[in-house]
Amino acid sequence: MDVRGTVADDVEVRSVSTSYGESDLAEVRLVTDDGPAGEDDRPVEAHEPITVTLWNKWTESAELLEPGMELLVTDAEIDEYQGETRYKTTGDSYVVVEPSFLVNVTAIRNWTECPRLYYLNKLSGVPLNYPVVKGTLVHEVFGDLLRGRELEESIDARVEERGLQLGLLGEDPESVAEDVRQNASAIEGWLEQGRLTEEDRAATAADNSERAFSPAKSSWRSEQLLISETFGIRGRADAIRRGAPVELKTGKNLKKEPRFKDKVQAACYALLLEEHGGDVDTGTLLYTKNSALDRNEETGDLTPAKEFSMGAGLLKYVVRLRNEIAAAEVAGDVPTGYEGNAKCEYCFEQDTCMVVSGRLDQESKAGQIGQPLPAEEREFFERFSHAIEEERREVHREYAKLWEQSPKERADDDRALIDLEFAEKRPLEEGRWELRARRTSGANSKIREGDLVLASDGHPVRGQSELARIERLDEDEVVLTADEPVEVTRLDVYPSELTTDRLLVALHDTLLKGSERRKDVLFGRAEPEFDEPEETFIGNNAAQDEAVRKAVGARDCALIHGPPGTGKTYTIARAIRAMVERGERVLLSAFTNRAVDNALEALLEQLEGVIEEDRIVRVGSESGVREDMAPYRLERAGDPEERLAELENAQVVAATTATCGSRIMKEQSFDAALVDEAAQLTEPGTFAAINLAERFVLVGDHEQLPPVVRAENELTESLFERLVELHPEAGVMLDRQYRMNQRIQAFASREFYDGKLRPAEPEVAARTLDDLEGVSRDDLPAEFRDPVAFVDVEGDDERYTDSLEAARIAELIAAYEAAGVDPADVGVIAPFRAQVSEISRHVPEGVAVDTVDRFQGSSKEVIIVSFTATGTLEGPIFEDYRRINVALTRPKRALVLVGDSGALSSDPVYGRMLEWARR
Ligand SMILES: Nc1ncnc2c1ncn2[C@@H]1O[C@H](COP(=O)(O)OP(=O)(O)OP(=O)(O)O)[C@@H](O)[C@H]1O
Repeated sequence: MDVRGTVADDVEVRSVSTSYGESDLAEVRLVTDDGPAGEDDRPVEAHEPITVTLWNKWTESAELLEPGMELLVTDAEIDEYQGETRYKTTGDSYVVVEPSFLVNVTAIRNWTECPRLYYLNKLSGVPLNYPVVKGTLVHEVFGDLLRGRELEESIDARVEERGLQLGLLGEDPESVAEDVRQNASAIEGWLEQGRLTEEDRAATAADNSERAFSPAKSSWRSEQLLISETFGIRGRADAIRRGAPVELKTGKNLKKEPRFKDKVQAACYALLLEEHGGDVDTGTLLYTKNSALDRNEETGDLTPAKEFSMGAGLLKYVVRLRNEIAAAEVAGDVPTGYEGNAKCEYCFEQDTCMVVSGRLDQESKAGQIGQPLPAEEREFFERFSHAIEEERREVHREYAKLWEQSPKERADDDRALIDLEFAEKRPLEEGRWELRARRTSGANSKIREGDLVLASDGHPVRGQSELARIERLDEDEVVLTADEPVEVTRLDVYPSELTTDRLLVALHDTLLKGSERRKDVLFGRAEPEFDEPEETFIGNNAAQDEAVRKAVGARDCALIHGPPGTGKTYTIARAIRAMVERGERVLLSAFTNRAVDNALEALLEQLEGVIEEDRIVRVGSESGVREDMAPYRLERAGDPEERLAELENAQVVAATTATCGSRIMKEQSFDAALVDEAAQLTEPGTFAAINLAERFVLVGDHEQLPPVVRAENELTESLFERLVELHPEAGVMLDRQYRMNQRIQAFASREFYDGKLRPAEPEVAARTLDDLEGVSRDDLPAEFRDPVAFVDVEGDDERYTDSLEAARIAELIAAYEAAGVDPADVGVIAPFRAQVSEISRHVPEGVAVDTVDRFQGSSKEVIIVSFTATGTLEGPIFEDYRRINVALTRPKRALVLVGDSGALSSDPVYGRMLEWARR
């Protein structure tokens, strides 16, 4: 039986004499969800601690325990002791500390080498260097060979795909191909033992039809993402042959046995496979460089493939290692290197290790170099790295939901599309598959075209599951591409840690590699300085002109505060043009692809005739970049020199902040970085972009939505907001808006912008629906002729939906349509996704219905807000007044609020809103 609970007290390890001699044990008191279950399943009081005795080596894991940590003991045995029901480990047991913390297999491998190396890798990320790129190439070719692609074709295609990276590294494609070929010959020779044949595929399919996915039954498959809910481990195995893991290493190994750390890695995959029903007793390591060595010059065992047998002892050892990582992460410990036996003088990372220890004043086995950073910077680093780790744990919780939530709960949470009907699989040229499934319900979800998702035949962890990319997502069909032909019936959001990883690296780079002057400004030790440009940049808007002057003249930074519709995008574009005219190289960035493309569109207009089109480059994935900006997208594949020249020749580069943290962008440098939507970015998220430039300009509105993060900590305040407070003199507020009728704007201006926001022109102030072709306000019911109206609906008492409001909104839209308004000009904003779905069912096609978060940055002629609140005020729209600011500032010509006046008037801000709307 499995025992799982929260550690109640401190744990002590002691030795006792048994019939086998001296043994160690630790008695752990655990609070479980259901208390100590008796043999006859008597109902027992919940939350009473039970005692589990961990024997022998498991006491090493017991020593890591702190009260409050989660513990899982598998295959425990009941141990009656003086009338008390207790539990103890058996020979088959595993003890897992914090099982919901998912440790990566590569992390466990690094940790075996040296726990501090694991920490350093997290801080500084994987740099762009040739061995890493070559390693990736060899792995890709391996996967291709397994899927039956021709060797030469695979090498050519894969080398070509990495054109830009190779260009940045100054590598010649011919010699890279040769290098990969040498490594691949080891794979080829060995693969002759069994390629992934049609029979294998048929066997896999047969397994699936029995709905008992068992890799053990099929003889081969390529790279697979594996997640263990029991052991808290996750990783991608390079290949699985007859149910056993195969790992590829691009290095050499002349010994008979695989390296220990490689065995550890293979053992991790074995555990993962066992959880999926396999029974794994061997592992294979393939050292591809062995086949490139000359037999005359090298002595030793040159065979590339080394098989080893995997005993229970190794598997348990691996779980104990994993426990060390999970416990250290939960406790927030920084490894010193003394935990392991590695010798620092042999370590490639010794210098980095010493510098990090020196700068952050950390204890380290390698020693320290250099002066510690000022205390406030170290404190900042610590606070933010903890915050980022908290965010990571939230991502891990997302993983846990893959198995904790039922399919229905996942779908209701918008995290999955269930009830798909598998339709078709079609092999693609490069050995991948195109999969199609029909959608049987028009459900909503967070899943979008271009996303990576977990595509499964029923369960994302327990069933057959593949990482797949959404190529197309229509109302009635979804088209995916994946490495293996899963008969997909369900899609789940894939919780990626990539963003979190990059935040940590950006934080590290800012503090340890950033210029002193930059840090002086960020920490308020120096005031930002400005030059005063002579010219007038924008003649008809003084605040915008001032903003451009600040941006162009900034020696350190400028902050442009842009309330809704005040021409932020226009101002950014004008500022970049001025910089380009001065011969500067500029980075344009924002949190979302959508914002980057919007700003780029405005910029293209400004730059017409100023620079050649090919000096403007958009960096991003094919699915991320808007279609009309695709001509500017930098292709990564192709001739290295050409690709590199395209990037280096670019005077303006546009990319999301996440992409700014990529290895390619990190090689670039700019005179200035302009970041739009900066109030929606975390501090480290902003660093990723501004680290690439000498000076920076942040543009945003901290009265609109804050950064999107999962954890509640310092990440929720943007750098923009902090700097606006710290250096008010570096900021300018744009105060003339080009969007809303004056009546609509009045409340937001008073409530959120100290009454400073005003219409830019009389035409804006006076705009009404009458200006639209074919529309007459006289055809509307009298109460909707004013640009702002309130509709009192008592509501139906449901928590996340309100069918009465939805029905009333449908009537309203019909009335607007009857007055000549095009449904495409109407938007409906609701606080909950459930209400968004409810409303969507009632209104005609073309009306945009969504949550506030998805409406930020856009506008409509008519906006209807559904408050979905009866009696009390609860839920996201009400938690944060910034959300209501966004909702109320989306319309140009008409705004209708629909809600329960009783509930709304219980809050002072909403009360004032009601007064304004009912005037
Ligand atoms: N100085 C100006 N003169 C004339 N029109 C302007 C000026 N500044 C902005 N506009 C116009 O006002 C509209 C809104 O501008 P823009 O899209 O730049 O606003 P924004 O602040 O980025 O909006 P949002 O708040 O939605 O992000 C655009 O149509 C733009 O062309």
